[in-house]
Amino acid sequence: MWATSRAFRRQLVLLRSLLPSPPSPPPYSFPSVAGRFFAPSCSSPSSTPSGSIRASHAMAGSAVYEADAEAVVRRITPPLDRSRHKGQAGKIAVIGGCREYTGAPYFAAISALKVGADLSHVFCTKDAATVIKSYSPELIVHPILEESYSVRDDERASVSSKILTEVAKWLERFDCIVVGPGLGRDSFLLDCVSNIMKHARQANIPTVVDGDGLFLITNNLGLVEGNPFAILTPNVYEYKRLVQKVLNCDVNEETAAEQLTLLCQKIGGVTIMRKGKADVISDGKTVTQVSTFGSPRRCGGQGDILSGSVAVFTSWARHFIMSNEEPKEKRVNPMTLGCIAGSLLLRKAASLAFEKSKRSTVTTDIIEFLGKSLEDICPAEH
Ligand SMILES: NC(=O)C1=CN([C@@H]2O[C@H](COP(=O)(O)OP(=O)(O)OC[C@H]3O[C@@H](n4cnc5c(N)ncnc54)[C@H](OP(=O)(O)O)[C@@H]3O)[C@@H](O)[C@H]2O)[C@@H](O)CC1
Ligand SMILES: Nc1ncnc2c1ncn2[C@@H]1O[C@H](COP(=O)(O)OP(=O)(O)OP(=O)(O)O)[C@@H](O)[C@H]1O
Ligand SMILES: [Mg+2]
Repeated sequence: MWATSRAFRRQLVLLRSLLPSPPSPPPYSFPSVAGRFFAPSCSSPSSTPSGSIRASHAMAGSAVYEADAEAVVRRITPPLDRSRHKGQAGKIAVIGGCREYTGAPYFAAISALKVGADLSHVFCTKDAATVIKSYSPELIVHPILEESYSVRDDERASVSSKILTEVAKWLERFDCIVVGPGLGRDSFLLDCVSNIMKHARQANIPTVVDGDGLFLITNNLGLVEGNPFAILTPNVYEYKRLVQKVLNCDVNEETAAEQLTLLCQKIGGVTIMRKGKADVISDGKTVTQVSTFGSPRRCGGQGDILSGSVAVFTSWARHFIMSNEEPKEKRVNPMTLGCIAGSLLLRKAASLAFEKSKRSTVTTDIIEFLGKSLEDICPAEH
């Protein structure tokens, strides 16, 4: 039903007008305006091979469109213009990193830089800060978050307000923030991060919510409800928890596209990228997917690379769309474009890393190929 709605068709027409023609036509034709930029795929990406026209007929009205992700990357990636100054290619911040997890915020923040952002910050706990700094001198690390064990009960209110003041000083400078990689689940820390999210929302800062950030918002949906600048990137477990909480049912692969659309609509205005064999993206109006094969290695940390990359591409997509001065009602959702581009780049980098390192491929190997993957699609000098 949604696939034939006016809103859905308008989004596809807009995407079509935004993007250049793909280098080759899609493998099959489809009787809709989407034909040139989205190839119809399966309605249940985890159970059917990508591109199956049979599957798209099997679930009439709920086809998932394969994005022409390379065209999206080419279109939104800014040229390396010599007149630009530091910061114009993006300032990203990751809110995450605690005693247990130092890898996740590092992966997200360094990926943002390797994709092409100019500055990448990490706001984490004191315990995590020195460790993260020692991984890379490129990152700007703020050791300002606190966990319950380090704060007396009578100090909580003042510490919480001090943390917010400190982060707020920086917040409006960021083009996008990522909340959650390696954040942990300490209740005091999550309360402070809730305040940071509310502040980011008031300032209309795009916010990618991943990892423990999803744990936080699943238990406090008001933090993202009705926020068009929120991007949720759940993995299998995180998606299941979200569906159970919001839709009050279990994940149903038979109606996967409708369920994802409904989830976005119920939360209101958010964009969700459901990670898996294919990354399936919806803003409650359209459903697209990226199913380019990446790697059979499922080492932890790939979702963190993705969240950092999505943050950069989303800020680029916003700049691209705003600089094209399209009327507001005609603008394509930059969050969707950011997800499509981030997903493709991660998958390409994972594929190149696996080609080199096979079974020993780890997340840092994949990060090393982010640059080449982008270069292959969109050369720095041409
Ligand atoms: N190198 C690094 O530093 C990396 C760090 N990473 C970071 O790890 C964090 C968790 O992310 P994840 O992806 O492991 O969580 P997820 O898939 O929901 O859970 C899988 C299962 O584990 C359990 N569980 C998890 N966390 C729990 C907790 N704190 N306390 C209790 N249970 C917990 C969970 O059980 P459940 O909650 O369902 O009861 C589920 O069954 C997050 O911050 C992420 O960014 C990753 O990015 C990888 C690289
Ligand atoms: N079964 C799969 N087949 C192919 N690619 C997959 C599969 N599952 C996940 N991916 C890819 O790995 C990326 C990360 O997804 P994953 O589900 O591992 O996230 P995550 O659990 O949040 O990762 P992290 O360990 O960083 O927290 C996705 O963007 C997707 O491209
Ligand atoms: Mg994750």
